[in-house]
Formats: sequence, structure tokens, C-alpha cells
Amino acid sequence: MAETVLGVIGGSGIYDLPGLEKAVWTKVEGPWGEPSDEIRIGEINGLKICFLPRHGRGHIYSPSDINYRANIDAMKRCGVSDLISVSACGSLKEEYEPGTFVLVEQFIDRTFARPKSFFGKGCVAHVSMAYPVSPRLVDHVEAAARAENLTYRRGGTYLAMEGPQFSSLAESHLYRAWGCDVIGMTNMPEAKLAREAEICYSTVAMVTDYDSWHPDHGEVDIQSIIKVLHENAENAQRLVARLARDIPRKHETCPVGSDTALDYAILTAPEARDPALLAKLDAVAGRILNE
Ligand SMILES: CSC[C@H]1O[C@H](OP(=O)(O)O)[C@H](O)[C@@H]1O
Ligand SMILES: Nc1ncnc2[nH]cnc12
Repeated sequence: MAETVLGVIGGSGIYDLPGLEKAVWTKVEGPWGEPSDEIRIGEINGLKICFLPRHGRGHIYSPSDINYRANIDAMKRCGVSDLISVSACGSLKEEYEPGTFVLVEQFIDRTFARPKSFFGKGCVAHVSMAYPVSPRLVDHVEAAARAENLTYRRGGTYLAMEGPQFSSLAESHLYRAWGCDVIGMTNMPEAKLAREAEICYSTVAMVTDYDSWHPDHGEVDIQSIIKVLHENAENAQRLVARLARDIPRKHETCPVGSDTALDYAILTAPEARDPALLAKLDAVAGRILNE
């Protein structure tokens, strides 16, 4: 079984990962355009860690401008087997208070202005997204959260909106009526692309606000979000460091098939495949295309 390589995509407020040893910012080139930044490749207790700030250092990219395909392709090229997203999010439930770390289980994707697949004309594939996060990876994240005494909740549905504006009051109420728990702008299509790239994915969503629905909290504003983010950045970094120390060094087979997602997913007949697209898929789908 392959070695574990831990990828970390840091969201708003998380632009570096203190504690990484032998770390070097490394330019990773691929066929999908520019990733958000160089990848900081280092190690913790001998485990290879690849850290990417999702919005770029200096927070350059808005959620709609992030090149999610390039980011996931770059992680795959670095050998990442297990990827955690550390993200800011709004809360749609009273009990998910600011400061809580939510280990998300499901997503509803309401984004509409981003490429969502590596596949397409000349190589069509359909992967399952029934269980978008890898429960075994979440087990390890949960153990790390417990060991670090963080306030966390396992489970919950993340509504991915396009942004960059926050939701209207009516939208906020609608998402609550749909049973969603937290809201953010970035984890889709990231989770879909990670699945296509056969990388185990898990979201740690840090609650920063009550979005706009809560009668006792005003509308969401960026100043309060940043304040909560600053208060929690160190907790997030401790969580990642603990996870890196404790996660098994051999990659464990994913119970929901994240690491074999392409086994039966590609529909296009071998003779009808577009060589140019196949070349771009060398990292993401190399395991299955080079069989
Ligand atoms: C800083 S508030 C809005 C911004 O924060 C979240 O990004 P990320 O998931 O990268 O932490 C949210 O999705 C919005 O993009
Ligand atoms: N209320 C909110 N809506 C969308 N994205 C967010 N990120 C942090 N808080 C958010």
C-alpha cells in the first residue's frame, strides 16, 4: 500500500503552516493553469506535508477566481493521498457556534461559475459523490480535534454558494430550511475534483459567524469574521500538526472508494478518446489511463 502524503488547503486567514520542517515553497507546474500559489512542501515527524493557501499568499483570489483544477492537479502531482481543507464558514444552526470546528459530511453545491470537472469532451467520466468525504480520514481528524481539546462537531452539510457577496436573508433562511448546517464559498468544486483525482478529502469548517439569519446577531460582516479567524488560526494549526503526527504512515484504503473512484467511471471508448485531454489527465487519472 502507498505511503500517506498529507495535503492541506488553507482557507481564509491560513496562508502558512508553522511547524512544518524542512519546508520549501515549491512551484508545481501542470496543464490546468496556475494554482493559487506555490506549494509549501515539508514534513512533520517524517510525514510529507503539502500546504497550499487556497486564496494565495496575500489573499489574491476570490472564491470564483480560484483555479480549483490546477490546485487539485498540483496536489496530485505532489503525491497527496489524503487532503484536508481548512475553511472559514458561516453557521446555519444555533448550536454551531462561532469557534466550532465542523467536520463536514455532506455538501450541496450551489456554485455556478467554475469549471467542475477534469473530464469532458473526448474523455467523459462520472464519479460517485454520494459520500464526498472520506470517513477514515475524518476519523483521524476527529481524533486530532479531540486530542487538542478543540470544540468540534462531526457531521453536517456544507452549502457551497458562489459568492463573493454573502447571502441575502431569504437565501440564508432557505438553506436552513434545506437542513444545511454551514455555508461557505470554496469547498465545491474542490471536493468533486479531489474525488476525480482519487484523493481522500475531508473538510474542517471553522465557524466564524451566524450568516444573516440569526435574530440576535446582526448581518455577517468581514471584520467579525477576521477576528474569529485570528482567534482560531492557531487552533487549526495545532489540529493539522496533531493529525500529521498521528495519521498512519501507510495510506488506508478508503471505505467509500475515494482512492478507486475512476475504476469504472470513464465512459469514452479508448479509440474515441482525445489524446490532448488524455495528456492533461496524466496526473489526475494516470493510475487508470496508464494501466
Ligand atoms: C473570509 S469570509 C469568506 C470566505 O472565507 C471562506 O473561504 P475559505 O473556505 O477559503 O476559508 C469562504 O468560503 C469565503 O471564500
Ligand atoms: N456566512 C458566510 N457565508 C459564506 N461564506 C462564509 N465564510 C465565512 N462566513 C461565511
